[in-house]
Amino acid sequence: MINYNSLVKKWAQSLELYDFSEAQNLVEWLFEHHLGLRRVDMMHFLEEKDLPQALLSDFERLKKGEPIQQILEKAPFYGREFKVSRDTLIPRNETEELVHLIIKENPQPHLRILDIGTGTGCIPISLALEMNSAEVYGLDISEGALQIARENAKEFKTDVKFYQIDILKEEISVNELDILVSNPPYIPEKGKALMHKNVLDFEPELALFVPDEDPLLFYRVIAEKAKKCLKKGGKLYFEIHEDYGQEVLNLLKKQGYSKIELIQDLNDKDRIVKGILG
Ligand SMILES: C[S@@+](CC[C@H](N)C(=O)[O-])C[C@H]1O[C@@H](n2cnc3c(N)ncnc32)[C@H](O)[C@@H]1O
Repeated sequence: MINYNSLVKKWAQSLELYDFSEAQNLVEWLFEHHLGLRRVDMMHFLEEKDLPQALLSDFERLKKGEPIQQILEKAPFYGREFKVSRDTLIPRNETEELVHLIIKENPQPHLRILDIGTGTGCIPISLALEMNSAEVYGLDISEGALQIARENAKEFKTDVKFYQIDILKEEISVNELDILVSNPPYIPEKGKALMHKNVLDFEPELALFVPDEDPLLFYRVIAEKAKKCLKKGGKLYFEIHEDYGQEVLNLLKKQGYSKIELIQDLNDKDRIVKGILG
């Protein structure tokens, strides 16, 4: 017999890809998922040989660097658990900050909102649930991602409507929008060298990378197309790569947007650019 606390420490030591405190969190997350154990159960005693096979095989996947959210097929976002898959980006904390800003700044009822590059649908679904009777749409190029987004919308009983569109090639079919939001792919290919194995091997390239020679590709195309589908006075909100804040800001200026702002995330990195049409 071994107490839960010691077992967590023992397993965490063998997760070599993570620092020890992160490894402990991941192991606790697995135990909570499979056995319902929490930190307060640290003195609970377990027999290692009786642990369920599913827990052991999930732990093996964790050791190989697979993100825990993909092992458990769910990720927390803005107070809810969203289904994720190998076709979707795992929602990030920075994107929760973007959602929070939009909710805070737009208390009016019945706003029409579109999210471009929706992935799990975490942005439009959270906005639909948190805002005042908003009419919300999401689009993505990936059918696999859209399937997960639709499952999430059903799970949370929202009627967010999703479309499959390649934003680089097709026109946006929703118009008269009050808000257009996007967290598009924004990591230049050269950034791959610096990225953690568990992102590179397990998250879709389609969600992450842009060509080195054109890192602002999505921002330029979306800002241009947004002019046709935003109402006058409509708002554009972008999540951005921390190295490109000033450049995205200049791009919106050049495209004629007004009241443009660059906003930092909780880690003080440039993370959001917003502007108003007209
Ligand atoms: C950085 S992920 C963001 C996912 C989600 N909105 C989030 O914040 O967690 C970018 C998304 O853009 C989608 N995407 C990539 N290229 C696209 C394109 N040409 N047209 C539409 N969506 C695209 C990807 O499939 C991916 O879901």
